Amino acid sequence: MAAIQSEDGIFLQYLTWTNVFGALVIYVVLNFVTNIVFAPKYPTTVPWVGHGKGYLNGVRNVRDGFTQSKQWMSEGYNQYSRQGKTFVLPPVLGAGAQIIIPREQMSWLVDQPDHILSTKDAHYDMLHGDYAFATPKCLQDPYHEHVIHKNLARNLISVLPDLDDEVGRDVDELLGFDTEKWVSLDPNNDFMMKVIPKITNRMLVGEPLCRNDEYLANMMGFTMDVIRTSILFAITPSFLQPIVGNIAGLAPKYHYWRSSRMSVPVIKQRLDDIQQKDAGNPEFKNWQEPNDYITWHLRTAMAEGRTDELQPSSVSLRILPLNFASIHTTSLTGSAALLDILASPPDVAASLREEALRVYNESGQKWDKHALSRMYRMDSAIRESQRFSAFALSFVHRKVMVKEGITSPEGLHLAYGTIVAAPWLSLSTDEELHHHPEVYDAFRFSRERERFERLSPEEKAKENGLKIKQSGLVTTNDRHLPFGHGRHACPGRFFVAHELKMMFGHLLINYEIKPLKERPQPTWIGRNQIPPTASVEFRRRKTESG
Ligand code: HEM
Repeated sequence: MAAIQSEDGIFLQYLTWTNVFGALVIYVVLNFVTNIVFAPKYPTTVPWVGHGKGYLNGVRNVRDGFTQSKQWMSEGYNQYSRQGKTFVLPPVLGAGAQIIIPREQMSWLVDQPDHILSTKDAHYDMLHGDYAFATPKCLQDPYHEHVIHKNLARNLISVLPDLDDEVGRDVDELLGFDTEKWVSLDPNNDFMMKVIPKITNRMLVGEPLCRNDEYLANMMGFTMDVIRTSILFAITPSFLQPIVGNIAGLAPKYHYWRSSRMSVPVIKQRLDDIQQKDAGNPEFKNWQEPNDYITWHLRTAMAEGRTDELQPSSVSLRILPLNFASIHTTSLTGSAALLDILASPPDVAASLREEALRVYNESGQKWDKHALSRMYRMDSAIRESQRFSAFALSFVHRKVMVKEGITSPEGLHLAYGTIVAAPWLSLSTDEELHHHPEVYDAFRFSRERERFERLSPEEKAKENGLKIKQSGLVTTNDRHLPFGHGRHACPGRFFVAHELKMMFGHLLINYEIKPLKERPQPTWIGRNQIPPTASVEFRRRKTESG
């Protein structure tokens, strides 16, 4: 006992402010040095923006990257990308440097096979796949991405009635039916983040699980774990990352375990039902397989002989990264579009409402494919908001996978491990690509489409209809990257387009929404946008046409 007391005494004796400060300085220096030593080597001929390259500048880059990355990207774009040249965007706490390629090299970037430039490995590194996704296998072998690529777009029409039901139900539950009282909500935190998880999980796991509060809380907990691990790794030297990662990794494991207690029984039952039906059990003759991710996953794994992916625990694991890929992205997109529309002249919302009501009534008061595909103005208003309110500096991230490195079209040697990306924010505001990019022009992409649709069949035949149709929300190209581009472009974008159009249609038809005097401004931290807090007021209309 005496010995312990004396050891405590020695410890306290050394616990002075000077020593704590000294330890902190050593920690920061070690962090910095180890991160530089283990970082991929960038070609010496490529210019850097920010404070430039070199050890001292590296410290300054990390110090200022939080607040200056947006400006650095813009400077690099104007100085180098416009000349068809590559530049390096310095690292920011939490994320390494990125090689930013000009638009001319985009087709080269997306055409490279995965063993040369890999999306999967870029995501694995950027999201700390060793620790943040319950098990490394989750992102090392992203079978859920394969299942979504193969099934989601193909099954979308059949999913629409469920979505229609879920959107109406969740929006009405949140905003209520009171035609006198206004309800005031923050568009991202109080509205989208409440409704989007339920709608997305209706497609992933079906009802009633998609509305189970405990299940949803664990899904949200998991997505926050991933974000928290990224922030934690920003301040952790690489040599300590295995220790910190394993500790931080307990939280996603916990949320996986908790959510699987609710999802595994549903998956087990589904597997059993499918097997009964396939075995010709007469009781299952009229049984309809629910059209959701669980069925798609099981059916795909059966067809491909992936017995490991037929384990209910595997399927329940896959649902977590899909929630991560969809919830925040869709909520940010939806809340930004709402703010952009409400801060526009009031005739924009009126015109969107006129369109929504017209197509809804023409389709027999339901949101089906026919109605949604004719919401040209809504489609454009969301696409334009993705451009105007871009929420990340760069997209289309790829990691160099060749051990000896590769040569870019500019003749630059890109080392193994380098992350290459495209400058989305700068492309979205480039006046050479967009007329008056500083203006949110809700119908920028629909005017031409509506004009085309009014033409007679003979007149249409004389025009390039395909080109006009390619300005739709789901079409990616080298000047529109919010869903990425190429064969790894987001496979969820078709779902998102339908989901958001339905939600806005339902809102505009059934609720009055007060316009905003001005667009609340977001803040940028490092390479990402943080949505503004805002207050939007909704009130149930007395009648749909009122
Ligand atoms: C507005 C909402 C969304 C946005 C802005 C978005 C954006 C993106 C982006 C930028 C990528 C990377 C593409 C690339 O590197 O070229 C991506 C990939 C992906 N997204 Fe989305 N996403 C959204 C919603 C969804 C939804 C709802 C799902 C599915 C349920 C989904 C599933 C995926 C998957 C599986 C990938 C990986 C594709 C691959 O690597 O092959 N996303 N998404």
